[in-house]
Amino acid sequence: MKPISTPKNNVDKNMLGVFRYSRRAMSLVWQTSPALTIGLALATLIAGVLPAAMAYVGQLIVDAVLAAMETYKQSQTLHYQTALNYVILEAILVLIIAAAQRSLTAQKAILQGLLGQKVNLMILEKAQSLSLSHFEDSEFYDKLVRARREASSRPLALVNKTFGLIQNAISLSSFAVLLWQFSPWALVLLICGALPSFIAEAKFSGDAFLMFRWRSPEVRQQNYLETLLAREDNIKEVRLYQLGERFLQRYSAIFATLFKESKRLILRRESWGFALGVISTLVFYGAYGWIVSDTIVGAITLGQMTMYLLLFKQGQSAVSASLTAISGMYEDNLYLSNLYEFLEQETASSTSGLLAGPTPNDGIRFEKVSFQYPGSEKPALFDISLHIRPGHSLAIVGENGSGKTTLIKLLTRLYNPTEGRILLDGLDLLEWDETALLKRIGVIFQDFVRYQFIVGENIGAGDNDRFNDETGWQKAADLGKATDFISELENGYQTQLGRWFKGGQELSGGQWQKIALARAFMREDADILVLDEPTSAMDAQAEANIFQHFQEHTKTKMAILISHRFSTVRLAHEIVVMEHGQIKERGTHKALLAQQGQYAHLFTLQAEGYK
Ligand SMILES: Nc1ncnc2c1ncn2[C@@H]1O[C@H](COP(=O)(O)OP(=O)(O)OP(=O)(O)O)[C@@H](O)[C@H]1O
Repeated sequence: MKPISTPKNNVDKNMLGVFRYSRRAMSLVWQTSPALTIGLALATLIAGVLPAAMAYVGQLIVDAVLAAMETYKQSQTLHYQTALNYVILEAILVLIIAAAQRSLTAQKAILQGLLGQKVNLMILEKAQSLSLSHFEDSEFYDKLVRARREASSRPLALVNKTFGLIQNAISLSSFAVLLWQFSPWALVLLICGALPSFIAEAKFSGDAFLMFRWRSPEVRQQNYLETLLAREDNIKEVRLYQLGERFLQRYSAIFATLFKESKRLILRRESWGFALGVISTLVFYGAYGWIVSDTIVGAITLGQMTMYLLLFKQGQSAVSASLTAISGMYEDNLYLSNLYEFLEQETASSTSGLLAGPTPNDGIRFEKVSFQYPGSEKPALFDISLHIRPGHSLAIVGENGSGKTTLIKLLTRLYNPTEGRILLDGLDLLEWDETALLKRIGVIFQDFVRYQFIVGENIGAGDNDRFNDETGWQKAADLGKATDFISELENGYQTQLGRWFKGGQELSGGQWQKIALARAFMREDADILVLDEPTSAMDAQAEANIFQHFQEHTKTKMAILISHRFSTVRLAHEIVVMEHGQIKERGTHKALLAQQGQYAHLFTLQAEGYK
């Protein structure tokens, strides 16, 4: 495993630029549910205005009580009513605030669910439009992981904070109107007391984000180790080689590094938070003393004192809540920049190419094709020229890493040649409409997907238009020689495969390959069929039978077979031998044997083995 790197990034430069995501988050929330967004706004408004009204009613209660006491002292008559009315009014206000708070919480929770689903869909849809090379690029993969991990909850968090900010701003303005009457300086004190905390918060949010970004590669390594230690497809080997302990140590070592950084940040954040909080407290008690002394000298009434104290206290928490919200918004924006960085990843413009080539039935032509994987130093294919006509089959042989699968990846346009071109019916693959092109190709790779679906769907996956076509499944299974074992399964085509889901049945390697073959046969309209070693788990005879059978059913089609078994390879119309990304020999089985070259040598070697 490579040492952990800490890539530099340009977040610092974009301190202000990141705020551009606020508007987009808001419109995302609006698109998710206009009704809930309006509901949130209304509840926010109510929850914002009422606290000042309550403080004001508080003053009225105290002053009414004092007035009633005075009257009682002077005339011995009781006047409860006014004070009691204010008490009832305050109780009503409390109830309204509680209702507004509850409705805020409920609406936020519902929006959170809807929004999470929407953002996840956006991410997964985007992933569909990306090229294979994106997925092989670790930096890109980090972007995907980061986008999925955090970003689905961030848009709502950002909107919540925006609403929270508005709510606090409304409360503050109403407090300000009342406090102003006491002294404009009280307002200045209120705001200045909270400022240091805000600056610290903003700085720490930036640090936390940078740490989160740096960490992606490490977190990916941890996730990978988790799959090694806890997934059925890996655990077998990990147990046998007793690698568990070693992998666990590696897992813990990564955690220790990450945790050290987190701990440092947490401690710094909290100690600064405390130190700066002291300033706010001192300011509050300073103001307290001032209000108390003004009351003693009779400048304000006892009721006003109660109100101002409440206003000051609530005002202070509203200011600090607003400032924290702003720094939180900054943090959310940074995280959202991840999401949009991912969503804005450039993809090749979706093809609106041609539906047919100028020379139908010309088949496939590779013209001086070379290819180098992105980031790789040497070409995987060099100067390949080939022609496959309809009705013909081509077998590709060659040692491991000679470029056989790469050739298929180019043919299926998973990658594009770095030099030369590939034509189908006389038209460059790049000019074909993607859907029209893919409809013509049926391919089974050596690492074909074992869908954890039912048997029938595993076959139906070969032709999306007939995904659920049961007659189609049976026909394809017949051609893939899979009918026998499927009929022995308890639920036949309805049997759940794999171990991920309850009642799933695991198949043997060869049985899975038969399913994969059936999947290729499902693609009836495809006239280019490619088998990239999908029969390696079968015995040599079974493989040869299957290929013969395959050729019989694909008479007018083009078939390409990659295999290490010469007993099968010899059945193809043409054979190419690849070495280091180049074609070394080509011809029919007979011609190649007569050449006495590499093919003849390997064929004899294998034939000896069977004697
Ligand atoms: N995604 C990739 N990125 C970079 N290099 C790759 C990638 N896939 C394959 N290669 C390299 O390209 C070369 C050709 O690989 P390819 O998979 O085409 O070989 P192959 O002939 O199909 O081998 P095998 O018989 O083992 O399946 C190898 O050197 C391999 O290391």
